[in-house]
Amino acid sequence: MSLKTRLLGLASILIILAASASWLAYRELSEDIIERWGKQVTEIQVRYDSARLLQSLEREIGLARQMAQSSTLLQWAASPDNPELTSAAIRQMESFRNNFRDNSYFVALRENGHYYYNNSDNQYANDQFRYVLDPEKPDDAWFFQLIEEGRDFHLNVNPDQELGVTKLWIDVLMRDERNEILGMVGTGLNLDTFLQDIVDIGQEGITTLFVDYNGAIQLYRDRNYIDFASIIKPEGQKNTVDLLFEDRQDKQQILGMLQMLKQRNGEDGAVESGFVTIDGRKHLAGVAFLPAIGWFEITLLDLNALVPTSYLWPLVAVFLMSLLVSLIAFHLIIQSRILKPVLSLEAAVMRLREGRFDLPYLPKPDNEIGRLVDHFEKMTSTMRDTTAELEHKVAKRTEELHRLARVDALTGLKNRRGLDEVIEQEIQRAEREGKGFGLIWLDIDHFKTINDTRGHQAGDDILCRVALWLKATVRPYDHPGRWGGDEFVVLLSPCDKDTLEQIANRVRASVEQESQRTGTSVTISVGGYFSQPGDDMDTLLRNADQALYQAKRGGRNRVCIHAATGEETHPA
Ligand SMILES: Nc1nc2c(ncn2[C@@H]2O[C@H](COP(=O)(O)OP(=O)(O)OP(=O)(O)O)[C@@H](O)[C@H]2O)c(=O)[nH]1
Repeated sequence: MSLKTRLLGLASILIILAASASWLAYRELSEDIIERWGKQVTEIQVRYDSARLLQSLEREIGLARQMAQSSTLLQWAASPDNPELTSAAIRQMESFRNNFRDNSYFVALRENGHYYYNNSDNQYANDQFRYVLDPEKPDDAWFFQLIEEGRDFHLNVNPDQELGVTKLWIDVLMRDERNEILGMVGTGLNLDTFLQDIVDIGQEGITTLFVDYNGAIQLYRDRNYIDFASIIKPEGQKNTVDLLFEDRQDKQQILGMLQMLKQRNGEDGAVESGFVTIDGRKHLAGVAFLPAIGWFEITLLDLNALVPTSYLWPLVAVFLMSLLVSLIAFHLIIQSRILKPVLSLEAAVMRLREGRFDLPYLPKPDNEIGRLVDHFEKMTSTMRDTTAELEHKVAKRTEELHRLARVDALTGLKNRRGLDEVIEQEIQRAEREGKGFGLIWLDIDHFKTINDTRGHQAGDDILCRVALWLKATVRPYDHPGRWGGDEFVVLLSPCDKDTLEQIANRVRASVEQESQRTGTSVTISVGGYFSQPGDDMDTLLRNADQALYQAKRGGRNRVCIHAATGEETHPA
């Protein structure tokens, strides 16, 4: 796997891990914020709903209390059979009817169980006595129950079968000066209107309900849950608030909250809240106790409806975009600061391995890799210089060896190999151009005697001097050389037969004269040959050697030129 793939893979894993951790942290944080916010909203909503209910009921309750304390009604309740008192009482009731919001009232007397009622349509004008309450009838049990309990004030949602109405009843006990219960008065508020005004407030995600002291549901948008006539139902058969929850813990929690608030006994503004699940959706439940009416107000906030998770999608999109941008930025930085320089460096190292010192452009980021590239360039430059210097030295040494291999160590003239090469080149040139060249072969006369009489060193000295004179006598572009022992060969080019003879004679005369001047007289015998077309090396050398032989035979210290084909060698 390449470094690039690994780095990108590692970066992706790290970014995904960091993103997941951030996402979880964000979720926790946002949930915490939503919870705190929800709790505050719940408390505000609970107080608001409570205030709306109380505001709506306060006047009616006050009027009902006034009615219960009406002396006219109290007198009548004590003597219900008195026709005058009855007439006065009915007038009094009717005046209260006009004041009640629902324009209805009821009065029930303990003495005879008579139940009086009239409504907004004044349907029972002159017929306010509706029926007699029967302790044996379940529908009338509420009356006897409340009297037995001696509760001065009570709210009750109850259908009145006789009257064919379902209302939120405000019940207030009538007591005489001895605190004896004489009966009960009150009014009924149309349940549907009341539910619409107080409970069905149409706020998305907010549910309001009211439960009585025992947790029985009194006001709720779904009438099926309302615990009608709960006063007469035994414990366990009531529609209590826990019915709204499926989870056992939620049921216990909500009942626990009611219990807590009961213990605090309506402490001013006390609100309990907690999370519950309804229809699989998370809700925040807020509960407050309303001591004025002995009920609890419960507000349920659907957090998903109030703060839909779709609100979070822009955040998620921004988060994902940032991730993507981070990944691309990381890729670009890694690419330009690490991968590209490293790959270029690798390519340069491969070139160097192949012996190519011409480095391409190498990017140098301002980091460790940049410094490594810099060191590499300097190292390559040093290697290039050292190699060039070494190659130069080797070339020079090779050239020197080449030269030495073709030079006679004693005289400094060309040796036999050097002569071979120039003669071979000259043969080819002659063939190409059709022009001949001259070859002189000379040998020192009686050189053995010189060696024998004066010593080998003196012999060497003479060889050196002859070489010097030879070189001085021939032209700069001729090639004098030592063939071996006391024999020398000179290649003359360009040359013709006359020039060959002239130079051969000049060489011989020069050696004789120069040697005499040094006091050690030596002579040489010279053989000359002018090349013919088609001559090879052997022919050339053999003919020159024959001419030298002739010169030796002719008495030495002379020049003989080998004649062309068919001619004799002749002294020059
Ligand atoms: N001092 C010295 N002597 C050499 C060298 N090479 C060969 N000789 C001697 O040169 C002599 C050559 O003799 P030759 O050419 O055969 O005979 P010569 O005495 O010169 O007689 P001719 O050539 O017939 O006149 C031999 O005695 C060799 O030992 C050398 O490098 N230095």
